[in-house]
Parts: sequence; structure tokens; C-alpha cells
Amino acid sequence: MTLDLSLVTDYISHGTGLVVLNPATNRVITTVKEYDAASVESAVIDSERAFKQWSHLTAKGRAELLQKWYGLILENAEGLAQIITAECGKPLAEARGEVAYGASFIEWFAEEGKRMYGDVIPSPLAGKKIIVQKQPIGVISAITPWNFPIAMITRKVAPALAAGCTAVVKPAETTPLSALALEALALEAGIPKGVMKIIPTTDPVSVGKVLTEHPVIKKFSFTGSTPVGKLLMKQCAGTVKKVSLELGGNAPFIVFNDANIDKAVEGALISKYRNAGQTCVCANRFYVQADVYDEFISKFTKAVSGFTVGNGAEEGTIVGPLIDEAAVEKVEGLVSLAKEQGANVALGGARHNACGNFYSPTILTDIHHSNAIAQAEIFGPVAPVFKFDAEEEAVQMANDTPYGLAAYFYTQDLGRSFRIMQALEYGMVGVNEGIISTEVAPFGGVKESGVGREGSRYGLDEYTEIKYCLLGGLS
Ligand SMILES: NC(=O)c1ccc[n+]([C@@H]2O[C@H](COP(=O)([O-])OP(=O)(O)OC[C@H]3O[C@@H](n4cnc5c(N)ncnc54)[C@H](O)[C@@H]3O)[C@@H](O)[C@H]2O)c1
Ligand SMILES: O=C[C@H](O)CS(=O)(=O)O
Repeated sequence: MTLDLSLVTDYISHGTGLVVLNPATNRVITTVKEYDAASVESAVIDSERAFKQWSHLTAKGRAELLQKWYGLILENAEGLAQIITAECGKPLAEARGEVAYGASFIEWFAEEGKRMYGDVIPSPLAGKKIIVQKQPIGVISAITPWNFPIAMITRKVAPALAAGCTAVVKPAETTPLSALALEALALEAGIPKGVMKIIPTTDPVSVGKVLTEHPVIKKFSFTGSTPVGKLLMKQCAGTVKKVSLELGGNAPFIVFNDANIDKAVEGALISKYRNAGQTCVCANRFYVQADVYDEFISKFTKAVSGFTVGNGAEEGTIVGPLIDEAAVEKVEGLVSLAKEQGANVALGGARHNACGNFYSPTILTDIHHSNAIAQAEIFGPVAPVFKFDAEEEAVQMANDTPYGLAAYFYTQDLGRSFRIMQALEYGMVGVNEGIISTEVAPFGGVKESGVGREGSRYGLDEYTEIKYCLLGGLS
């Protein structure tokens, strides 16, 4: 399949720049023009200039342009999906899903922007009026990861633009093409130049300093690992920026004795192996109650053994490559340590065909919660399955992590459902469901998985400021 790069022609560098590789083949896709700290400063000033006009459009006016952008993304969905697969590695079917998911935030916030309501508060003071209004916070910056190169950008930029803000966005070094295609389509939709600017770079540290320290930037939104999120949050402190963070996860997936095991296996497959296990909400550790442990392992192993591993561009591929060699080495290290600590490899446990960035879908059993792998965000197609006896033990182990993004459990007992929903220390919980992300619900974590929420009616608040006005002298 010849990759169509016509959407990003204007961004391709015919000399030096940011080299983009295909993780399935490690071959060069293309090279794109890149930004350094100085040119990012200039982009920030352009964004400030664009803000003056964009924020003065009506919400309806902005919505019409966002809806045009949404329409163009859907019209170019297949081309965008092929770009995602080429630079990120995920199977084409998943990439198509990501385009629709990413576009859904634009559709959703085009409407939400028209409902950025304020308040008129009954005044306790005679002759005085109390008015509360929401205003766009201003120029925002964002830094995004490689695993959802379109959706992680639109989940930030859509609410920002709908609220009247402008955005300067640094995508991951490995996946700039999807981001640049988004920018090209936004310009084609009539969204003015400078309203959304993508800034690829081979120097994330210097560019990141501009995006977290520049005084013109009033809000910073980050999606990525927890260690980097902590660093960038500190960098924002000097100018007291409003910050939202979508960070790492360590999702427990609990299966109780009374669960529908076939449904639990179905949920486990999608939750664990989506994007080869490289999602922040992937089930990261499985806790299965003793009476159903053997049945779950048998059915889970049988289903995973049928997965096709390969290039995501080939129809039928279920598990594509990891993003790079470092990612494979990290997974290899975690599996090796688990085996040293007594784990049994029920399936996989090594590179696929011992080549490239491919790792075989893996299931580990006879493993204890104290093993290191229970505390690490695996970010690969590896499922450690722990056995437990009592409900309280499962909850204690599930909560025994600094992370708090997503959690999942399967039961058919209503009382247990409410007990466990209440007891789990996570921002998002799937009950008898292995995939929970949607634009209408608040996505985000607690503890060291993040601050703030994306999507839903709450997502707009991240990009607004509340202004309270007291009107006197009206008697
Ligand atoms: N909570 C969520 O919604 C969510 C979504 C996707 C990914 N993630 C998390 O992201 C991680 C995987 O993505 P990743 O490997 O791209 O994460 P990462 O933190 O290594 O990189 C994320 C982004 O930060 C940039 N970056 C890294 N160091 C920087 C620095 N010092 N200054 C400025 N920018 C810097 C990178 O270039 C990239 O654009 C996982 O931990 C995953 O859980 C979370
Ligand atoms: O990995 C990060 C994404 O947020 C996962 S999802 O597509 O939103 O479920």
C-alpha cells in the first residue's frame, strides 16, 4: 500500500528535519520541517495575535468552522487512518476507530461551546447585580503522546477552540504526520492561520520550556507519562499556568467468581491488547477469584493464541508493533524479571519471530501481586494474571498503586457492583465493560494519573476562566 502524504505535502522537509519512521519496518516514511525554541516563540506570538480575532467570533461562528473541520476529517478518514498506522503502528482497523473517536471531540465541543453558560446570582445587596461569566483563558499550549496521535490532540484542541482559545501543540517526535494532517484540514475548513499550530521538533526539552514558561501562554495541557508530567507541571509554576495532566495508568481488571466468564474474557481481550497494550487505560494486571481462575486462564489463553501479529497495514492484523526498540526492551525486561520471580509463561513471553519491534501477546500465571510487574505500567501486550480469594483482598491489591486512571471489574452481583465502584481509587471504572472511552464522558485520573478531565461537559472548563462582576449604582 502506497502511503498518501498529500495532506502533509506543505510540511515535508526536503533536507534536514524530523525523520518519521514506520515502527513495523523501521523504514523512513518522510522528514518534516521542525521548530526550535526561537521559532516556537514566534508561533506563540502568532497564536496570541490570532486569539484577538478568534475569541471575538460568536460561539456559533466558531462552531460552524469546527463542524467544517469535523466534516473534512471524516471525508479524509481513510487517508488519516493509514497515516496513523504508518507512523504509530496500530492496526488499520484501530486507526480508523481513532479517527472517528478523535473527530467526535470536535463534533461534541462545537456544540458545547455554544453552552458556555454563566450565572446571574440573586443579590443580597439592594440595587446591586451579581453576574458570573465564563471567558476563554487565552493562548493554550499542549504536548501530546504518540499512541493516539490524532485523538490526544483533538481531545484538547476541540474544547480549547470552542471556548475561544488558540492552541500551540507539540506532538510526539515519532508521530508528527497525523498532527500536521489535522492542521492542514483545519486551515482548509477556514479556521484562521495561527488558531491551531502544530510544532514538530527533535528538541522537546527546549520547545517544552517555551510551552510551559512563556508568559503569553495561560494554560498548559499534557498527555504522557507521569514522570514527564511532573516535570512539566513544575515548569508551569513560574507563570502560574492553569494545568491539566493526563498521565500514566496501571489498570486492574478484576474477575469475581460470579462473573460471566465469556464476557470477562471478551473485555480482557480488547482492554489488554488494543494498540498492542500501548494505551493508558489498558488492563495492566488481572485479578481473578480462585473458583474461576482456571476457567478464565483457559478461555483467555485460547482466545489470545488466535491473534495475528504483524504490520498494522495488513488487513487481519490484531497486534501490531510496539513503537520502538526501547519499548520492546522494556517489555522484555519486565517479563524476564517476572519469570525470575516465579511467573509461569502460559502464552508468548518473547519477541514475535524474534524480530523487529514485535512482541508476542503474552499471558503470565502463577504470579504474586508483590512481583515488580504489578507496579509497572507495562505498555505492551503482556497480561499478568493474579489469583485472589476474598473481595477485600482484590480491592486492596487493585488500589495498591500510585496510579488511578482506569479500573475494570466483572460481576453479576448488584450489591458488589456498588461496593466495588465506591471502593476503587480511580477516575474511571468499567463494570462488565473492557473499553469505556467516549467523548461524552469525563476522561481523567486521580492520584498520579493526572489532574482535570477531557471530553464531556466538564472538558470545556479546562479552557475557561470564571469572571464575577458586581454591578452597583443601579437603584
Ligand atoms: N492519561 C491519558 O489520557 C494518556 C493518554 C495517552 C498516553 N498516556 C501516557 O503516556 C505515556 C506514553 O506516551 P509517551 O511515551 O509519548 O510519553 P512521554 O511522557 O515520554 O512523552 C509524551 C510527550 O512528552 C514529550 N516530552 C517528553 N519529555 C519531555 C520534556 N522533558 N519536555 C517537554 N516535552 C517532553 C514527548 O516528546 C511527547 O510529545 C504512558 O505513560 C501513557 O500511560 C496517558
Ligand atoms: O491511551 C490513551 C487514550 O486516552 C486511550 S483511549 O483511546 O482514550 O481509550
